[in-house]
Amino acid sequence: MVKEVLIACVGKPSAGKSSFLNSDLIRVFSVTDAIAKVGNYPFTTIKPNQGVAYLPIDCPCKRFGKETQCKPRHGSCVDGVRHVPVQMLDVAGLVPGASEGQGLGNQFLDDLRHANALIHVVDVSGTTDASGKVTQGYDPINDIDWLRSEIRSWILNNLLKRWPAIARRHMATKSTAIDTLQTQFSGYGSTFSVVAKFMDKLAIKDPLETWDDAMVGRVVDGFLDERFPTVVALNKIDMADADKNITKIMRKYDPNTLVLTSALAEAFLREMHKKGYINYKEGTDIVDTKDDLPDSNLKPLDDKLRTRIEKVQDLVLYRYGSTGVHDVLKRAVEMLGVIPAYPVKSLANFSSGTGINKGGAFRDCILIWPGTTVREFARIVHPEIDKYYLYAETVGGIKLAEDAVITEENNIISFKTSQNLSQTSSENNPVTGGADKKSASNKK
Ligand SMILES: Nc1nc2c(ncn2[C@@H]2O[C@H](COP(=O)(O)OP(=O)(O)OP(=O)(O)O)[C@@H](O)[C@H]2O)c(=O)[nH]1
Repeated sequence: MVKEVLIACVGKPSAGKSSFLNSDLIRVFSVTDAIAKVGNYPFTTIKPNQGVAYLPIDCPCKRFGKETQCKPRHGSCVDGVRHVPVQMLDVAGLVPGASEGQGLGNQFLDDLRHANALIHVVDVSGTTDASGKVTQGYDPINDIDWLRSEIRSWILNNLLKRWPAIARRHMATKSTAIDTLQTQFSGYGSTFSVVAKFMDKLAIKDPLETWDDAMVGRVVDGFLDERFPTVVALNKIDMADADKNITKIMRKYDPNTLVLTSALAEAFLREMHKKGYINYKEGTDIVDTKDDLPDSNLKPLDDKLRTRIEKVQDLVLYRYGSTGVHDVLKRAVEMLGVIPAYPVKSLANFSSGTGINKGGAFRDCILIWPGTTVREFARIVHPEIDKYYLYAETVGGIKLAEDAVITEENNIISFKTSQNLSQTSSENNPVTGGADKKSASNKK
């Protein structure tokens, strides 16, 4: 199955989801905005509630001293930090009882089916209740557990309703448990390998036709872990009470799934940077003002602005190292194990041929799923490369076997073909050129 990376952002009302998605850093635009403001993403099938976020990664141009020649076709690259477009889905309608149709209920859950990973924005300050109303002392652990339990109830209820028939059919067709479960889970965006992986971990010995409701529940839990990796953005860390809630949450959940954020601080710092009051380096605690750099072109701060900036530094930057917004998308992509791969025509200068932009280095960066082989990547890059495939090489002229798995060590690849594909003016060919709208698609 060919599948692009799609991350869904969810959160109860007032958790800070809009602030988060609209922070300039994540740069999620509506499709119209994206075309107007950026026009710089490869996706062709964006729907109204989809946007584009830009994943910050270390670009190989820095390693090879090609920063000035680096010319990404999509996204951007500044001083070796590349921003690669990733599709984001803004999933609205998370309210208690979504699995029973409350709020946008089914629509909400239906949207999630398309996502590969979830970002769950949680108000960690405890100042909004389950439905987003202002309160004091609310326990944000409820929200973390609640998203999972809504998705679980939705899938489990659907499954249990039909379980006797599923078990009968399973026996009649003499299917394996993996086959039967994949038939049931395919509607939730599952694949055979997802089912095989979680069943392997669960190591259930009993035959499927003997499973009781509790066992089916265990299977749904195993499926959820594999199918919906979730990063929890603990937002509003700048507020009082956030600290004690963070400590509690850190003790209960895997810290690798948690990122501490202040979407408000990020939005403020970005705005001050844009207006010329500060130099702010995204993802860090570095903020320079006119007081720090008297000879710079920065605008002088009045007392009010100076106090606000100092507050953000004290409450967020010096305490936590950054606003955290930068890390959330990164963490979600890391959980998926997706890696960037760079098809180039020349391994000498990393260009994609000649002509406008093609002479620039590392023009294309395609996010690929773990386990993708060299030959599969050739197919992803362009069917013509697959058709006329001779061999593939990576840096240093090292030949790569067709079935070699692509890793961070061999992800700069030049394909040699029996036909000169620069003659075939295919628009979609990242190696031969064309200002196309090719999606960074690959298999899963
Ligand atoms: N102190 C603080 N306030 C924040 C932060 N992020 C968002 N807020 C505030 O929280 C309120 C709700 O933020 P939104 O971004 O509108 O929340 P939402 O989840 O999109 O809410 P809905 O649109 O109702 O779904 C706003 O007043 C924001 O300014 C943060 O990190 N710190």
